[in-house]
This record gives sequence, structure tokens and C-alpha cells, in this order.
Amino acid sequence: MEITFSNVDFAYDKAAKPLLKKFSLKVKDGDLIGIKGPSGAGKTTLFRLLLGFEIPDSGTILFNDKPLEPFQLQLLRKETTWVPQDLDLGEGKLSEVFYFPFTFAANRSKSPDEMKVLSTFEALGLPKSVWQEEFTNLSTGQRQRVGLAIAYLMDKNIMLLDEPTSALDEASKEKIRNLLFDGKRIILSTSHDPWWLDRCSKIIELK
Ligand SMILES: Nc1ncnc2c1ncn2[C@@H]1O[C@H](COP(=O)(O)OP(=O)(O)OP(=O)(O)O)[C@@H](O)[C@H]1O
Repeated sequence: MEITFSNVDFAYDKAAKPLLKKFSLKVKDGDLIGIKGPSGAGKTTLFRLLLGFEIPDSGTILFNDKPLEPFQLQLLRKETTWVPQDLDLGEGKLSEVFYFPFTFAANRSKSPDEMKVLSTFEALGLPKSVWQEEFTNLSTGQRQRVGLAIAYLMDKNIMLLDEPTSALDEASKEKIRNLLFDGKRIILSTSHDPWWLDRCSKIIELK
């Protein structure tokens, strides 16, 4: 698979200076991309453009060499998981809310049994006890690892990770990298974390 941003300009406020100016990037299977830059530089906006929530003012975004027309966008979305920095699964015990992302048609076939979920939690250093906890009572780092567990279990070819290590200790970071990075899928990550950026195959800096 291949994703290409070619000379993309984008502004939310069309009267203001563009947020992204002539942004170009080519990524392919096995790439682990780190996108860094100050808050507000447009890192998350790149994900929104890729998923078609925003449209470039000029330039093109290609998925497997084809423009993101509705059909191609649908194909891309099917292949993609986005893990936000602060996952919100709503109210309820984790064992109840965990399956919500697996209720969507594109993910239903990936819905894991409880044993698989708990063994993934173990691999990410999450104690089994969190399964019966209220999701909203989990720590930020635990919620983040739940999001990454969901991404792992969905097993998509493209992962968009927002600050994947921001609330994690070094041991957990290592576990997450080992679990998610299989050398085959595309991982696009926003990050301020030198530890994570050091392990990326390519770093993009937004000003
Ligand atoms: N839907 C929107 N409508 C208008 N402006 C927006 C919208 N989303 C983001 N912005 C603005 O665009 C700029 C870039 O936002 P973006 O979330 O892409 O930044 P970021 O680099 O991911 O920041 P952070 O590191 O804080 O997450 C910010 O100034 C933000 O306020």
C-alpha cells in the first residue's frame, strides 16, 4: 500500500495563511512515520485530510496511486485505524464499552473473544483487573493502552496514532512498539516523544 501527499495546501480559515503549504510525503508498507511539530502546527489535520474529513485547497492525496474519490476513500478507511490521544469509549465498565468500535460493519469480523483481549492487555502491561473497572476511572495511560489494544486487535494495514506514548513509561512504550510495529503495516504517528521519534523510520517536521 502507498499513501502520497503531493503539494497539499490547506487552511481551515480560507482568508488566513495556510496551515499546510505544499506538504508532500510518500509512505509505503513497513514505514513508521513520526510527525512532530509545535502544538497547532497541523499534525492531527494531516490525519483528518487523509481520512477525507477535510479536503485540500490544492494539491492531491493518493491512496495506491489513485485520488481519494469516494470509492478510494472508502477502501482507505476500511484499511485504517485511528487511535486518538485521549480515547473516549463513554460510560460503563471496560468489559461493556470495549466492543463498541467492533460494532461497525468494517470491524465486526475482527471482534476478539475475551481471552484474546486479556492476553493483549497482558502484552501491554495492563492488569486484568481493568476489565471490570469503569472505563472513565482508568488512568490516562491505561486508557491510552486500551486504545492501542483495540488498534492491535483490529489488525489494520494502516494505523494513525496520536501521541501514542504520551502517557506511558518506557517499559510500556517498548511493549507497544513491539506489538504494533510488524514491519509490514504503515504507521503514521504524531509525537513529541524523543524515545518514539528515535524509533521511527522517518520524521516529518511541521513548523
Ligand atoms: N475543525 C477545525 N476548525 C477550525 N480550526 C481548526 C479545526 N481543527 C483544528 N483547527 C486549528 O488548526 C490548527 C492545527 O490543529 P491540529 O489539531 O492539526 O494541530 P496539532 O499539530 O495536531 O496540535 P497538537 O500538538 O496540540 O495536537 C490549530 O490552530 C487548531 O486550532
